[in-house]
Amino acid sequence: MASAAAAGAAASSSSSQPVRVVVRLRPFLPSETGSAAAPCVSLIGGHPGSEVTVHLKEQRTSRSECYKLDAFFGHDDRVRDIFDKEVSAIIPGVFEGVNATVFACGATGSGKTYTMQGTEDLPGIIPLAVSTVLKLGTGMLCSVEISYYEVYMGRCYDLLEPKDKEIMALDDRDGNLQLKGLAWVPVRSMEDFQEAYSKGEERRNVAHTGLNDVSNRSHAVLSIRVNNDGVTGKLNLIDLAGNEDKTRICNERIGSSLFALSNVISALKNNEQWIPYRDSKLTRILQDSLGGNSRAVVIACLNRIEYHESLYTVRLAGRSGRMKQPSSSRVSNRARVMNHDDGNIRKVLFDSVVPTAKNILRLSSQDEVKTRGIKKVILPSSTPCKEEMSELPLSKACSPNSSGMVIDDLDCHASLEPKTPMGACNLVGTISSATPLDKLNAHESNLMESLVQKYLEFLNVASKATASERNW
Ligand SMILES: Nc1ncnc2c1ncn2[C@@H]1O[C@H](COP(=O)(O)OP(=O)(O)OP(=O)(O)O)[C@@H](O)[C@H]1O
Repeated sequence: MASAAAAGAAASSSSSQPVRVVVRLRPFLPSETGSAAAPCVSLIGGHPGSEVTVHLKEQRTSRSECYKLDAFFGHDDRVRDIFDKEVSAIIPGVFEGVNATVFACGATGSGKTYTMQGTEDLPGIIPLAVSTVLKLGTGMLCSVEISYYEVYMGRCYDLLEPKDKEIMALDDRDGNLQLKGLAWVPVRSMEDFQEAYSKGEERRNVAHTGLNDVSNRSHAVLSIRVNNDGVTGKLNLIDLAGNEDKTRICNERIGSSLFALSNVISALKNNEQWIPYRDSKLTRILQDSLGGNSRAVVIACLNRIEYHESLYTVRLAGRSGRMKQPSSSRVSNRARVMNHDDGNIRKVLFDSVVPTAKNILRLSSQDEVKTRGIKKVILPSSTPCKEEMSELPLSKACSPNSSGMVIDDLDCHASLEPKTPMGACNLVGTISSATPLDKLNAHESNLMESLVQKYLEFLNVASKATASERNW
């Protein structure tokens, strides 16, 4: 225990934050170096140890947005740097029973797997974490085991010990979901780990052969479980499914689980009382490792030449990050500008992502509604949870309420925007050069905003009511 405690004392301030969201840029690949596309992501400002402001700009249209996140790792930074600054500090806690999770999220090809697995010469977060755990455990009365599984379409599959069927996820006495029958393989050395992990990887690849890009759409979870003299802690290292820009590639199920995860991360970051764990299989499985005294690090991986995908990833990962207007950017005529607060514009909605009232709110008394080709099922009056929940399409999983209200995959954009307080002041009204179109847009936006606000309030109340009903 002594070595773990010492390392814990040396932990940086990053370990004291329950959830950190950091950005990682992937360098250009040889095939991209000749590309004329300019990088769309940059860092503006930021001091060591404090928040950073990440600026995303679409060169073609000059659209730009800024997000505040916890740290920024550029294309020259190595995975080792991320590990040293963000991950190593949380490992000693695992020896004291504090669970932790590291996620890599991003679009396909943004470098998630590279970040988590690395290469033989440049190990990624997973091998670095295992080797740190093994080093810390040396000389201690502890055991280290790993499990490796993937979550695909709301189902879990063991990658270390092949089984005919999916792994059942069942509630335990504390209300945590346990994966029944999941293999845990003892690991005493890096050789043990490499042997088990590479077999798991092989199985993953074989299982996916011919299955049309499954690896991009499944979440791969490597868990390290440490039992230290009777105290058990877990470190989950997760390569999430590719979160493609939903306006371009519509994948209900992935969108649903990533959106549910994003909701949980956002709620934890904002210290909210109600954490919506039950909205997806992944968040249910991770419930004992997210929240409470657990630690989480979200690594948002970005490909700098993909503006829409980068924007989508940052929005999903960093929803609690306040948006500011960059000093250098102008307010476009196409932008709806809202909520001016002490010189900071809190929210800028652009045409392409402005949700309409029609696609945010859909109330119906029918059992099924069909919109834009996506079949929706109205939620029953008591929200299904546990395993059934993960089998639901996004329309259900996204919307834990008891009213029969539905929201579809594309509609989730509305909720990806930061919440805007009531009584938002109309900035356009204060700009003397505002055109009639600006004014009309602002009016429409205010109307929209209050609809969104009402809807969010309703969802919060309904979710809490459903939760308290469940608790009874
Ligand atoms: N930091 C990096 N340095 C060098 N090459 C990188 C880096 N990050 C990613 N790459 C390369 O970029 C390509 C895509 O990376 P990777 O496979 O990790 O993406 P991904 O986000 O996991 O994609 P998918 O969702 O399809 O699994 C790979 O060829 C990888 O080797």
